[in-house]
Amino acid sequence: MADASRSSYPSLLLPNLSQISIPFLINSYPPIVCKKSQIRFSVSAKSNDGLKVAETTTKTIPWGCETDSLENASALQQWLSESGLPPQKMEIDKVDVGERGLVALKNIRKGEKLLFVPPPLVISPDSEWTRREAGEVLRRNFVPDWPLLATYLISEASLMKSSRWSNYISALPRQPYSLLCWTRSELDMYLVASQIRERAIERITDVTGTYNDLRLRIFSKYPHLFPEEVFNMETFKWSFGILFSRLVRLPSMEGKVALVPWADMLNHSSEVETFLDYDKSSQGIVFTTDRSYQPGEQVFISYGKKSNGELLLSYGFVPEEGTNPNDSVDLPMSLNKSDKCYKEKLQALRKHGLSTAQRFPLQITGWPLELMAYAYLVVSPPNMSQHFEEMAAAASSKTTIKKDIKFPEIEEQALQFTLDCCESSISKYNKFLEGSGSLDVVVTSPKQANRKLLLKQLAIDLCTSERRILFRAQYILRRRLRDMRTGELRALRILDGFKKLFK
Ligand SMILES: C[S@@+](CC[C@H](N)C(=O)[O-])C[C@H]1O[C@@H](n2cnc3c(N)ncnc32)[C@H](O)[C@@H]1O
Repeated sequence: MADASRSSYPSLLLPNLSQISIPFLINSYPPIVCKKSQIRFSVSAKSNDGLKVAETTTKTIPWGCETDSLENASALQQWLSESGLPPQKMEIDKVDVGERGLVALKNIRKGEKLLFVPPPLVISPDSEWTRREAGEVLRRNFVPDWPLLATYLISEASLMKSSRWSNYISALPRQPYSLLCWTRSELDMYLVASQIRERAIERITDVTGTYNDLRLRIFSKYPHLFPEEVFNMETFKWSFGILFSRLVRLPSMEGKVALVPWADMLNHSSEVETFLDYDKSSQGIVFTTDRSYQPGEQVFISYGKKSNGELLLSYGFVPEEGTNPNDSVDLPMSLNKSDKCYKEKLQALRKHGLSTAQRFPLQITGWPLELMAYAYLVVSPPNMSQHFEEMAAAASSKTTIKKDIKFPEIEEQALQFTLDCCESSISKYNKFLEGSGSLDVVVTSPKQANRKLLLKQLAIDLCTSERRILFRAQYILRRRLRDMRTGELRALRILDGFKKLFK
């Protein structure tokens, strides 16, 4: 599965976003009054090292609503049923997990199909544009699905009541909490210890690049269709934030991407595996429950097997500690610049699409074979140069060659190197978590204070769960090294004993 944050698309020929696979699909929400509200906020924050970061951001997103209210839910539900959504066994309500969600109205059995959202109620790259000409310009320029949908959403949102999606758009979150919507200083301050910070920065760079490319190649040539007051960086961040947190890929429609109103009110649980898809027999978007629900219980789907960091990156939440079996933490590793064979090793890595610095995902249950292959390469001495190529190939996730390589003569060094990397990461997490109490921010409104508190809590939850995995890896590595060393010691003692005997 391609990952959006790893794709780079510096130009409009950037089909990358369109290739992102989104394992679950959710999307939009309740309807109603497109009231023009504006959010403006200015932030003045202190960074982790105590330096005052002066940042003043003015953001104006005139669409959507607060997700902690149900202000537009009944209008959305009414519009959907008038537009062809069949009667449902669920309704939108306030929930403990996810603020708003779909809650069972009746007993729901395991194995039951739910939703049946008809295709005309789905937003896809083929949807008709209210401003037809704008859609034609984008299609003529072969704009890929993701930027096309992001532009579509802004175009329809700006039309307010004149868009057929007005009820849906006014029920979308005004401010998605994905990392795309964190400022650079928020990322630097709260996610300094986590590798997710890098992925968030890559994603923001990708989205910014996409917007700039669209502006240069298309929007600036058709200012009457794409005025900058409407199609700007802020509105693109909003629409990409909506796509990252709600767009789904429908496997039975050849992977078509879509926003599925109503279905996108379903929240994620790591305890279920069911996901949205098109059902040919009922000709609607459905999911099949993999557990039963009582009336009043929140119904969940799975957004895919994602780590807590990935859930924060795209969806803006972190599951409770220890509840996500797919959780992982990226461990950064890099070649030593003073290595005598630095050039040869780098060459071998480059040949297999790797670089001097790599990230490998650790899970509570262990780490990938690629990590060990990379560690072997880093610690191997010059007399093992004939194996550099084999090690680099095994370290790449793109090759299919045998990954389970073993070099007993340098295994101890490779494990020690991995342990050092873990411990260096742990110390960063310790520093952040121990200092997080003093991460004070200067805020100018209660709303802003709430936002800061929320982001800080999310960062603390993420770092605690990532550090837990690192602690586990540290324990396993220390034990292996101890066993190895005591084994070696025993062998040395036996050898010594023999020597004495022969003397
Ligand atoms: C597809 S929407 C689901 C509907 C959303 N709750 C709403 O009110 O619009 C995805 C968003 O729901 C929230 N969400 C989903 N699952 C969650 C969970 N397990 N815990 C906390 N928030 C969750 C996150 O804000 C995420 O970005």
